[in-house]
Amino acid sequence: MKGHGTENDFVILPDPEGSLDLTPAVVAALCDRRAGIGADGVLRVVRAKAAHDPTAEALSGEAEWFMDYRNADGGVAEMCGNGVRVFARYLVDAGLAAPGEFAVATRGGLKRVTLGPSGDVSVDMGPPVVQGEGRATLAGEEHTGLRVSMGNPHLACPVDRPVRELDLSRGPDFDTAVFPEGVNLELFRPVGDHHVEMRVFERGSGETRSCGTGAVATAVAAAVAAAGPSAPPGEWLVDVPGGRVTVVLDGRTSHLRGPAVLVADGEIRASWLR
Ligand SMILES: N[C@@H](CCC[C@H](N)C(=O)O)C(=O)O
Repeated sequence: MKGHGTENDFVILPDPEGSLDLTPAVVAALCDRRAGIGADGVLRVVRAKAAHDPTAEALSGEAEWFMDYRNADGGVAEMCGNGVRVFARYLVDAGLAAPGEFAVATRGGLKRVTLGPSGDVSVDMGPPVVQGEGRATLAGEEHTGLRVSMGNPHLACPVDRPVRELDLSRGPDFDTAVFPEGVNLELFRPVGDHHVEMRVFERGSGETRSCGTGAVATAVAAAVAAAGPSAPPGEWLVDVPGGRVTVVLDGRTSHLRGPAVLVADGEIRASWLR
């Protein structure tokens, strides 16, 4: 199955009983946009108790399903905000979960999703963790911004020109002592009241057309840039190359809302996989 959330796209692999051997090489081959299916990442849909993952095991009492998320380069990541929304849409579409509210286990902890039989999907992303200032260099330009953990690491930096003018063809340079696990870099510019535009270079996937965890990190950085560290709660619109997501910061947790679309069903040929 192929799906996307604001054009952040995923290969969805149903593996309820945890029988797939999903090596980094297989993930990278599936995500290859010329020789494979093509995607920013893979979502393996596996029962939490069958996932062979200690976090999934620990959460299996509260969530039936574990989102085993992999980046396009085959590496694992703790969380994917668009991925978990597409994952939830798949579960409901496949009759594996009922519309309404339910929990999904992820490496970044339990995430509660809310969705109807069709339409947008919302997820409680948990409290963003602000970790102070950080910097990275992209295309010869130094960017300073806020380090935010959404389970996965982010650096969200304001820029003073339209984001379409930025060069994200290559990844950022950064201090590996500050970002030992790597970093997702978001560059954003305010375009209205509680409204920003953003582009992202994702760890393990390169530039993508949207990033849910990055949108929340960006909303946090934009709120802090506008009103200081004790910025009031609010709702932010985040425009990305693939569309628009909404982020709600309520002072306790964060919510991400936006489209989650299933595009195609299909089968992977065993001969190709070999
Ligand atoms: N696109 C995702 C984030 C995916 C993980 C990221 N590349 C990482 O390595 O942390 C999102 O929507 O949040």
